[in-house]
Amino acid sequence: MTVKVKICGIRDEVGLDAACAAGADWVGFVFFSRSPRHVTALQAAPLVRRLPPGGPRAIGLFVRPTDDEIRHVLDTIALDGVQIYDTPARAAAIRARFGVPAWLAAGIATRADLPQSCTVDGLVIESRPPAGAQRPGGNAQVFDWSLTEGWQAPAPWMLAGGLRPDNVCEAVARSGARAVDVSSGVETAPGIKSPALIREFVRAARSP
Ligand SMILES: O=C(O)c1ccccc1NCC(=O)[C@H](O)[C@H](O)COP(=O)(O)O
Repeated sequence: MTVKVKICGIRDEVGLDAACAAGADWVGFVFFSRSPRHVTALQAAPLVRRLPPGGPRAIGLFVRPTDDEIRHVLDTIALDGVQIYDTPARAAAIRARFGVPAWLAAGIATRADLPQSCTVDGLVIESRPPAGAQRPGGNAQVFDWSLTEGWQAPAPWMLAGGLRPDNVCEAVARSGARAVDVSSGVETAPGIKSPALIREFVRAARSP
């Protein structure tokens, strides 16, 4: 089965078009003001409209959002799903309240951190943010990919955290992930996506 790929932190047409051309399955828009990839709903709207039919699906990322924040974004752009950094119960409530597919981000440091149940549509399994981090994701931090070996995932999941074109093949092989997510590893500077790195990442993620 072909590994699915999410390119996260899209801020402009260059990154969006590169993700589309590379055949990414999802593109992520970060609605978190302390991120170098932050976009407003009005900035994301023309990018989402630019997605071709059959192209990547649009995922909105939120960190402990209020209902008003989510409502504002959903009233402005047609998201295919949301990725939530909050408690599992809050992610499930958002899914129910807004009727939108929801993925819950889970920071992993040990096997005990791996979710054993899930009340939303999927999980993003990534490294715990490093001490002093300004954000819960997008920190270019890998974790021990062997931790997910033998894990009976309670829902579809994607692997994230510190992935790059030169390590994603090993990450897929060791973790057993069938979907991967990247932000920093396809950038030349925080928030600046590289079409070449995006192309290389998708190709490497799907290499045998
Ligand atoms: O990307 C961000 O800046 C970000 C900020 C706040 C919350 C989540 C964020 N990114 C979430 C993602 O899905 C990233 O792709 C994921 O954490 C992996 O990031 P990276 O290690 O930089 O590839």
